[in-house]
Amino acid sequence: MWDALKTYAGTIADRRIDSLFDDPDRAGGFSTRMGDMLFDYSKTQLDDTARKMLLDVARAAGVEAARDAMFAGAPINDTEGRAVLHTALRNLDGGPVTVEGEDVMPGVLDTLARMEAFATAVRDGSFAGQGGQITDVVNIGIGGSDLGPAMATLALAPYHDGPRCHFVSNVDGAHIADTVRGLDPATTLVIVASKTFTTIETMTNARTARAWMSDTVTDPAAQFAALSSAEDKTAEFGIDPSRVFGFEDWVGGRYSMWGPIGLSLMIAVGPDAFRAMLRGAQAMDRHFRSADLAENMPVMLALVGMWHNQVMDYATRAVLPYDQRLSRLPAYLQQLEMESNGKGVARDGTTLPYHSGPVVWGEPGTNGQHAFYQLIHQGTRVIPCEFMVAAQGHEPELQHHHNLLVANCLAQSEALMRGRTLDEARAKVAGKFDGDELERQARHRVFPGNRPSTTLVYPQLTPEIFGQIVALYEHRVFVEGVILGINSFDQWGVELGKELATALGPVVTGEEGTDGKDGSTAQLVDYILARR
Ligand SMILES: O=P(O)(O)OC[C@H]1O[C@](O)(CO)[C@@H](O)[C@@H]1O
Repeated sequence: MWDALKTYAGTIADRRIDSLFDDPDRAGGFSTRMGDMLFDYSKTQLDDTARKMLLDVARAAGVEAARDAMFAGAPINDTEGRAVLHTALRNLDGGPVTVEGEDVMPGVLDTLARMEAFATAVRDGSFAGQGGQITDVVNIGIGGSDLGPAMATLALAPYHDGPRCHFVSNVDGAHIADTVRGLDPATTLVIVASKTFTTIETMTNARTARAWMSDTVTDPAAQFAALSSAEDKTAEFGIDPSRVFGFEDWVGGRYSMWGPIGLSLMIAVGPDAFRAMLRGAQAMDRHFRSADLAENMPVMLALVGMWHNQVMDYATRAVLPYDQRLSRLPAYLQQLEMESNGKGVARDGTTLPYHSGPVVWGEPGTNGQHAFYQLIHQGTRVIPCEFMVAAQGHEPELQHHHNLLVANCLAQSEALMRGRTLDEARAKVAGKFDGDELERQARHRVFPGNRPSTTLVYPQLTPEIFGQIVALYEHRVFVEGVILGINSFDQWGVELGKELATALGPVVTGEEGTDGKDGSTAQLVDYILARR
């Protein structure tokens, strides 16, 4: 599938990206808009021919039919026999959505209304702790039950007018210990977020939180809520059904922040802002469903990604939000993209004949500039960069900060593309050095340039725009998965480690020996046990 594209890429390998701007329409022609958001992919090697070939690949892979099947509730997660309908969670004023002949929307809207009633009660004090109004919410969850609400709560900090929110995920006792230190158990609400309610990290942290609370309050369970699809297990844990918010198995963990898993966010920012976020995501859903593929932002984001990963063999991509409040977005996208598309087997069980998803990583700008951008600019591997920045911040009194932020963001993509020639580098050091030393010093200051990047610009990180951005990435992952021919909605690759960790449990306590373990594992266990 990629051979023709690779061959074509070879024919344009010597072309400089900046030469493409000889065409005055280059920027506009290689950008897409959705609402007021602009995705500019003109600083890449993509040209009309490559784009057309990529679009042909998308059409041949059946992206449109697959997309329609997802929205229609078909069981496209075919290793688990499940529909994939996180989009129903934000289908606020859409029509019915049916799964096996049943409209799921009444249930979705009912749960949303229950969440809103509870969030409002926590916010206005009509639901209180045993020591008074809730001051702190501790969300205990991991993976999709943590990254989404944690990332979103930070992203929407300017809208946060509810109790403080804390997120505990790691089974490392340091995480819960550091989080609850200083909190008052009598005014803390603990939300246990786990789709399965079996995840060892979450259940361990939940029990620790309950013990912490029971030292102070008489009825700790009364200050617990649960977000889960396993209502039998939440009941076993002792959480009253009135504070259990359920969801169906057609909401995948990493796609779940739009529903009950978003409760801590809703308590933080209030139901109105939460709904605004849902509306933003719904607007992106509509765009994804209706826009022509060439104008379709998630499709083009996916195709640019595949051009870099599958065609150009760039193994990683950097996500670089010039938006401090999106500092957890790279971590969120690591799960979204790598748990979804990090597969080695096609839907039919055959080995993938090409690479699956890339390594996704990143940090907010400008911080990253003072850390790893050295490698991005002058390292020997090309790393496509995905910049994002808001036209305006939320601090009008700090406009000069925002101007610097924007200037830096735009400067980085310009620098990556333009680079600096040896002659330009010589001019930089002329007068300071001469002869061989001038040449040596100049060579260190050369930037190869011709390095691709894309930039997503948006008016401001409002709840609507934030919803659009996250839904954009969700659909990008979907499109890439369809073209790769994989199931983006299971995660069998996380199972083996879990199984082995369970088996190692009694070994690391010394209750069982290391017989049968490899030499390295046995040595590590011995080392640890000897130091306890
Ligand atoms: O919500 P749960 O069931 O606790 O799962 C947490 C996370 O664990 C995973 O299953 C991976 O182990 C993720 O897919 C999921 O988001």
